[in-house]
Amino acid sequence: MLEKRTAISVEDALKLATKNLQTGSIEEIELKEAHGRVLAEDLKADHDVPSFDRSPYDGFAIRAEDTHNAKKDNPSRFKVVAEIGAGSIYEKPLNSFEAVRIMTGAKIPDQCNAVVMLEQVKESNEEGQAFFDLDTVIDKHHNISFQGEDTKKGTVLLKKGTTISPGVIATLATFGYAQVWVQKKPVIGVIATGSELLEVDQPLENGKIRNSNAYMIYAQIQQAGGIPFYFGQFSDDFEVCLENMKKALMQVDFLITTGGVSVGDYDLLPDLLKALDAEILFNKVQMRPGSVTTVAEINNKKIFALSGNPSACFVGFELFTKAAINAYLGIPGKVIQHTSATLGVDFKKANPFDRFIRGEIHFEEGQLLAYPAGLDKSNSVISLAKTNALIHLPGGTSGYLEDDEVNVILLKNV
Ligand SMILES: Nc1nc2c(c(=O)[nH]1)N[C@H]1C(S)=C(S)[C@@H](COP(=O)(O)OP(=O)(O)OC[C@H]3O[C@@H](n4cnc5c(N)ncnc54)[C@H](O)[C@@H]3O)O[C@H]1N2
Ligand code: MOO
Ligand SMILES: [Mg+2]
Repeated sequence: MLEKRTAISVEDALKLATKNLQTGSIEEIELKEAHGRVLAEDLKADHDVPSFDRSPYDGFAIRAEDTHNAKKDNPSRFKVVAEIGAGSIYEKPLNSFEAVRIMTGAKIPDQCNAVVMLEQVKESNEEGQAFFDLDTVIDKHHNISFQGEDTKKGTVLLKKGTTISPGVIATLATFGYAQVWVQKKPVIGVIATGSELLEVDQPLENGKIRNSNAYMIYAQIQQAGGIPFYFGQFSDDFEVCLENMKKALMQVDFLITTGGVSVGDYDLLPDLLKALDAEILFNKVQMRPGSVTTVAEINNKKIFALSGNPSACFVGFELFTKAAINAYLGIPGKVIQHTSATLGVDFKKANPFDRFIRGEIHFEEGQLLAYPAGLDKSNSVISLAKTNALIHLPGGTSGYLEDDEVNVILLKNV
């Protein structure tokens, strides 16, 4: 007799897949290696940026009050007493109608309060002494990048849980972080099951297929910020699978299996999970594909028993494993990132369950359009190559038409 499974909503399944998940441990790494990692501490500015008033232009630092009588027909004449490039400073006194030739990024001398661009003045030289004439009035604070205008000391700039982008790296470098504390990546085991599976480098045999899921999952783990650990593919042999799952569970933070989760004679995962004494959090979800996705827990470790069907396996990972990885990494906010797009074609199938169509989204004349990426079956694999989003059509609808607004799930953290 088949055990009856209760299909739960995607929302409830998501809650269970991330239930009790604590953020993992942290490690200190080189800044150069930090791109894509997740910040493990808040970053507070310990100084102003910039930390001194500086010139945004190549020009002359002056005292604005010296220009108050400057006119087209009666320019003010300045004597150039020094020249400073970025990184140099001028600390000597400065008299009226004296100026410092200053380059972009150099600190404004203390007695100066404005900068005129090189293009604004008429330069001259008398017996080796540089002068310039200025025929316009310059206001105090003209052309000055003020200390603290970018950020003030004490401001919390980046929150723990921020994904480190090139811009975050620039900010960290600005504050002297040669090393940075980040969340450790979860180690995620991958096991493929199925007597029909050939290794990728084996020639095709009648009735058999190459194992594509293990490599797909491997890449999905990398994309989601985990470290994949491949334990291999195993035929539908209970003892072999059990031993390998036990071995894997000792070495990983999460374990993913693919195949054997449905009700067939060789679908061993339900019994394997029972033999492991794992608690089944759910084994049926109101969604297509991936309705048979099963998530279990043992000793606080989650096992994602994903479908063998490639598209179902892909979707199961992107919805549930990805959410668990985000929780482990402490990435805040919505576990699933989505936006709306315009459906590019009719999709008339009625949907008792939520559908997650492997979608291809792109902009056409400023409008985000969503198309099915190819054959939309649970067992299709090639459509995954074009997939860059999942088009989410909620259950209980009678289908969608071209130009309808639909919800699309983005497949990368932004
Ligand atoms: N009587 C029923 N049959 C099925 C049901 C059901 O409710 N009642 N559910 C269907 C649904 S929905 C799905 S999805 C699949 C789930 O299958 P399993 O998770 O049990 O996976 P397998 O039976 O092992 O394989 C299914 C399919 O996928 C291919 N496969 C398996 N592993 C890989 C791999 N690593 N790389 C590529 N392809 C793989 C396998 O050859 C099969 O074709 O069950 C339905 N059946
Ligand atoms: O779980 Mo299956 O993929 O719904 O078709
Ligand atoms: Mg099966």
